Amino acid sequence: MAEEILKTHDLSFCSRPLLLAFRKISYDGFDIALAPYGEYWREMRKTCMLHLLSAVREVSRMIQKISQHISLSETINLTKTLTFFTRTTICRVAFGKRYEPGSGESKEFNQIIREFQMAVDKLVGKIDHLENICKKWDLFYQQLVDEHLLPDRPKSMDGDVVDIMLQLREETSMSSDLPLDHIKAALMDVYFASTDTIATTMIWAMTALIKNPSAMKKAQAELRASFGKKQMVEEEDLAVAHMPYLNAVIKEAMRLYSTAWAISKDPEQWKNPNEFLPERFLEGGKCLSMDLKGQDYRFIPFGAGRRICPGMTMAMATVETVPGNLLYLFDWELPAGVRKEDVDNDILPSMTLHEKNPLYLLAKEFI
Ligand code: HEM
Repeated sequence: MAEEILKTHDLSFCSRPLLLAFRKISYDGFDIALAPYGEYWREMRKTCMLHLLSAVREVSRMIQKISQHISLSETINLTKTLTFFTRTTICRVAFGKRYEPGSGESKEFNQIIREFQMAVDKLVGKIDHLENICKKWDLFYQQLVDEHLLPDRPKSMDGDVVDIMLQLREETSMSSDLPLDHIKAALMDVYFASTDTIATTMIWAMTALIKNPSAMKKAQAELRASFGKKQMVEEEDLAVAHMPYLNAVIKEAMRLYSTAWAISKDPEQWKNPNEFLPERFLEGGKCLSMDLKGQDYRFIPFGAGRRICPGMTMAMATVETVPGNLLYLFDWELPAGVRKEDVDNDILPSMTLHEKNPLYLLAKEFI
């Protein structure tokens, strides 16, 4: 069935219905995810994604923060840590700013994100409520654009996604003109399609590992045997080194907690589909080449066909490098009195598979 829709009849299914809420947040379908299949969609998708290749600059800050928690013997809210990491990273790459915690700017930003997620995930509120939220986002993006146009803007804005799109608008090198609203619509996708998807993938991977200590030990042994003593593992290190077990752990977490729920849990395709078994992706010491690129319809966490996720490369680099570092640098355990059976897999009803309860863990420096 997935193959019928995503391959054989892909052309008939490759535009998404523009429901009222989606029409409002996408500036009438001028973003990427809701733009009808065609030239405009193709250009926008290419432009935004070209500049989102690497996003792992924030890893060392996160490692420092974890070390601080360790020195204070504090339990770590890993859900919060990984969500903060992802949001900060995407804001830096897309908007050229970190939204420093505690700043007025960051509080306002968090507030509009919360309101937006409530409206979209829980479908609460009426049209005027939705319009009010969209107005706040519009103002937020307008300020961001204005800041990018200032002659003395911060260096961090050079080459971010807003900057690139504004340059394109100047040069009008896109085949269609690029009104500001279309830039704002694309920014909406860049932020919302990437942050929670990446954060939740990493959180679920760590949840699965803490519940399966032998798998965690295997992943740690693989990383530590390969890299010896380093301050951190870089994205490039992982690209060059052979890390089949880590790779299988991430794929298995993506299978188990995928939005393509029915497909990735189909008992006719997967033995013991509800169990976390990274070994199912291994064969002869290598990670199976099931490549997540939509060729194998049993496993499509990024979708398939023309509308397959364009952020896949950046997402995979991040979801391997960040947990890779967490496992390489630290040993993880549950807080006193919590058993692995107590860590739940409950999911909140929303567009992304958010866990219902945050994951709290204790860490010890390994190196
Ligand atoms: C682990 C992280 C991620 C997962 C699991 C994920 C998953 C998906 C899925 C399932 C789709 C729908 C594909 C389809 O309809 O066949 C999608 C679309 C999309 N994703 Fe991702 N995604 C992730 C990260 C990202 C990132 C980092 C970006 C970059 C900004 C991104 C941007 C998008 C966009 C713009 C679309 C709409 C594409 C279109 O309609 O042409 N995603 N993603």
